[in-house]
Amino acid sequence: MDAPTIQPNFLKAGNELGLVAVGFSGGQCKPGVDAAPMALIESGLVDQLKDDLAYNVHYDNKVHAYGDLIPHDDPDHRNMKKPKAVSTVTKQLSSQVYEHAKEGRFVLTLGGDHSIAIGTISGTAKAMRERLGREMAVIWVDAHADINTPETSDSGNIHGMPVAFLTGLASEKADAPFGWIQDNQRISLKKLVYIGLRDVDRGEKQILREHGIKAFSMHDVDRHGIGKVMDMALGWIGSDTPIHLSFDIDALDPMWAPSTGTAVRGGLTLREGDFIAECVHETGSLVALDLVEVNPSLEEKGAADTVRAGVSIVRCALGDTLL
Ligand SMILES: NC(=[NH2+])NCCC[C@H](N)C(=O)O
Ligand SMILES: [Mn+2]
Ligand SMILES: [Mn+2]
Repeated sequence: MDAPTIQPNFLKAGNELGLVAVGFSGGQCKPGVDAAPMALIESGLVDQLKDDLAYNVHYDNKVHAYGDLIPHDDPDHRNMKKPKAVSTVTKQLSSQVYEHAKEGRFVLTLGGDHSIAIGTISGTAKAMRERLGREMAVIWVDAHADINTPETSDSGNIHGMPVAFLTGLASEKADAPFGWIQDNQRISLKKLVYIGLRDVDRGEKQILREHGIKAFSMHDVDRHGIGKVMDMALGWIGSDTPIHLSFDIDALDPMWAPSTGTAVRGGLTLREGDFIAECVHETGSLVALDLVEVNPSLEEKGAADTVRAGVSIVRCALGDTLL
């Protein structure tokens, strides 16, 4: 197959890809999500990117657990669990992602729980501002909105808060854990689009409504079909904006992706998930992808299916086609 002819505008070359594997689970309480990058890679993902999709993959051949950076003493702070661990890891990840993105590479990050998006999106947002002078859009595909502030969260799990920190709805003083996030690492609430929502906390609903955030729930997918939803989602973003796709595997129905920490029934089919990724690829504006929340140690009988679903999403977002 020829090298994919994508991203004419926003990437240096269509086929340079930076891969970051993040074995981090501290944004929530269930162990096992840290094993996902290895499971995805062992199932052949990297080889497929190189051989089938003709990417030149820049990968340091390790799953980053950041063990030596993570402090042992990590008391709750503003109701957040493991604030120092998550802030330390995401800060480090942010600069890793930034380094790839500023070279004009596509950045693929394999998580890990969804708290890592604080690192990935802050890294790409900064790089796009510097390289292109543009604000980046984010498409967040998820059963959940992950837009709790520390104060609205019931769980205290930071994987339910990344969007609040990335948009500035939540912020901290410079010397507090997430005080490292600068304005040029943030995204605008106007450039955020959700797809697949079906388990949104009361405080989050209020935030979505108050700020007029664009969101397509499963109700919208049922009503319009995924084709129309994608037209509307991409129309909202416009064609002149680099896009970061953050894909939580729990957006898919547990029938297809059971091995995840906060599974919710009534989700996307495997084809709908792939279709979202295909449509975003086709824009030519996709600059980064996160795949998060695969937890092979949960619902073990379905772990291989969940990993396979994850691989499929990544392949579609990177230009694999059915024909
Ligand atoms: N990335 C996820 N799977 N997030 C689930 C979040 C669940 C819930 N809304 C919370 O804040 O705790
Ligand atoms: Mn989720
Ligand atoms: Mn999520």
